[in-house]
Amino acid sequence: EDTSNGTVPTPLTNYLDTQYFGEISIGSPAQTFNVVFDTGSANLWVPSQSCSPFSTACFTHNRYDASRSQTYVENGTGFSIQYASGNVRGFLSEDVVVVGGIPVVQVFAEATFLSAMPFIFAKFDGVLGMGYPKVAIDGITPVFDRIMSQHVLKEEVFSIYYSRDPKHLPGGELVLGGTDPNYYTGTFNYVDTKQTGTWEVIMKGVSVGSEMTFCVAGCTAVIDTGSSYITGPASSVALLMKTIGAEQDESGYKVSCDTVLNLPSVTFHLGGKEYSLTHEDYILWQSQMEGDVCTVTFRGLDVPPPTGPIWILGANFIARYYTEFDRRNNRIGFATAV
Ligand SMILES: COCCCC[C@@](O)(c1ccccc1-c1ccccc1)[C@@H]1CCCN(C(=O)[C@H]2C[C@@H](N)[C@@H](O)C2)C1
Repeated sequence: EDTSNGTVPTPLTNYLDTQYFGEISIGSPAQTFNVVFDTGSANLWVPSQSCSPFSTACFTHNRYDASRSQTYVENGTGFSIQYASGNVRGFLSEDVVVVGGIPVVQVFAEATFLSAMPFIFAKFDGVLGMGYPKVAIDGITPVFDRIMSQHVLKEEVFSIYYSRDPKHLPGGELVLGGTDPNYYTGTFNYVDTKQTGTWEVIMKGVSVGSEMTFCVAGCTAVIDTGSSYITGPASSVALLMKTIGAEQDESGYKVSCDTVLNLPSVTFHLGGKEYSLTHEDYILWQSQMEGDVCTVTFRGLDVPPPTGPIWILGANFIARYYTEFDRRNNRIGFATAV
């Protein structure tokens, strides 16, 4: 259904509470792709028809075929993007991209190489960066900026809902131009971005139980729809995990499932409000052959200066707090998700 502001909500798929993605189309006739809508980056890339069969991760996903699109415009400039883990290489092309029912002529990257790690585990095809132009590689105008310049949106904002239960449908929702009251209660509390050009805010502290323990002098937090977990400086997260009795193994932090119900809340102080996560929000409880495994969805990650040290609030935070990204006022709004 087309809402009054010219866009339709994009339903998202929730894969194991760790990967959230939705469908876009590129080209005429439409070629559809599943992409992560990622506020931590600002470029669009999808696997290319001309990707090397040796790049398994590329070969096992939907691939864009320029030769089948009547609206394809050649560019050919090289492209490469590096993530916390994993990298993508390819070349630029231009075609009509449709997001939330809105068509834009977009420069994007056709990926000819995807690193096996982690992309062989990706249930989606590509990434659509929802970050500011400032962080866009090759100075390419991001998709949302192209949409804003069409003046079809009621408000220059976009909102993200991530469900907390993979069995719950839809697994999430992206709204361009507004918010969806079906997925939050109460009012929004807003935090200004730390500087125009990134979805970063100043965080006033992180506390566990009653005592304030981390980021006591204030620190930077990025609200990142493209991250599965919450990450913080490795030393702080290590101490936080020790406080809740979590042990680290090769795949992250674990707690024994019979202690989960007594785990304390972890609270993030943003914009004068406290945003608490309970064990329901930060424990991934998986029943496996050898018994139940309870993973803590926090990771230590030391981001080098000038960007870091930084906390990354990802999907597990957004699943609890419905998030509105406001480009008009350079601020982020949080409301309690339903
Ligand atoms: C909510 O849904 C999240 C999607 C999963 C993200 C992710 O978990 C993932 C898992 C499996 C396969 C591929 C990818 C993945 C990899 C790169 C881009 C997008 C998705 C990423 C794993 C590596 C660290 N990480 C980021 O750096 C992310 C940080 C973010 N800003 C991006 O730019 C890269 C998150």
